[in-house]
Amino acid sequence: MTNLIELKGVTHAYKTKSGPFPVLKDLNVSIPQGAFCAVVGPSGCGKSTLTRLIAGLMFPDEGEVWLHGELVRSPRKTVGMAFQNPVLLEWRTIMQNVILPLEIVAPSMPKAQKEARARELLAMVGLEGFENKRPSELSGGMRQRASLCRSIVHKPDVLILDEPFGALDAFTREDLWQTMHDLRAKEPFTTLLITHDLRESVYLGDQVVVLSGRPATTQYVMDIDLPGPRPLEMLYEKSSVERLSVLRRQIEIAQGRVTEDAQ
Ligand SMILES: Nc1ncnc2c1ncn2[C@@H]1O[C@H](COP(=O)(O)OP(=O)(O)OP(=O)(O)O)[C@@H](O)[C@H]1O
Repeated sequence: MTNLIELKGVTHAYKTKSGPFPVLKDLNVSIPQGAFCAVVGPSGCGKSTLTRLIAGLMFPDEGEVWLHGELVRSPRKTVGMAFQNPVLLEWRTIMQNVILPLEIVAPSMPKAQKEARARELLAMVGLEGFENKRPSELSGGMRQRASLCRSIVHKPDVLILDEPFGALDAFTREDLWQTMHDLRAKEPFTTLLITHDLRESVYLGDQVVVLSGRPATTQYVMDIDLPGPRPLEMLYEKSSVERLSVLRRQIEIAQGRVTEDAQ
């Protein structure tokens, strides 16, 4: 399988008043076309920085970021993004919010076609009938569903999710995990998910990358070779519990709480 996203030896430091602030160090990540990669790591290790480099919003000091076989040198229109805060525009309806990326990426597409595409996605995530509501009329989980629709409406090659489920209650979060599996079954995007939730990474990921503490490098990669959509019950099966235990230990190593050889 070809890699859609490839980071090779990426090193980056922010320029601050007190000098360079190293965040990423010789980071290597390969994500195959169509795969779902979950990235976990200690708080502040550089996960969001990684997403900005892939989206072409900034560029590494050293190393290379490749997308679709092209070196990333400018912001990429073929990337969709969703964040913990859904940032929907209150002066637009849900429909108008969802079609926003199409207005930028495909301005000549007829309005009816843009709306048909948005309507199709809103129906897939259970928001049929809410097209003309304002964001404040929806619950937090519904807003995040609308935000997911907006992030994929223009059929991006890459979907970057920076903790989109982090602020939701446990039941709504699990609902959205299942929605993600449903969307993936219908829309063939490659996903990079940043999360602090190891269960989420195991439930959704084909691959889980554990980053070390800052400056972050690739500490551990776990492949999860299970077909989707996955039932939530799989999280309680022995194989998942074992995976979670391995990841938990890797995070503790990344945080410097235990060493690699400690029992
Ligand atoms: N523009 C910036 N200028 C200087 N330092 C920055 C900038 N953006 C982020 N940082 C610092 O870089 C480090 C990595 O930030 P980043 O947001 O990538 O981490 P993260 O792993 O996503 O964090 P969290 O898990 O807490 O969301 C942090 O220490 C942060 O304070």
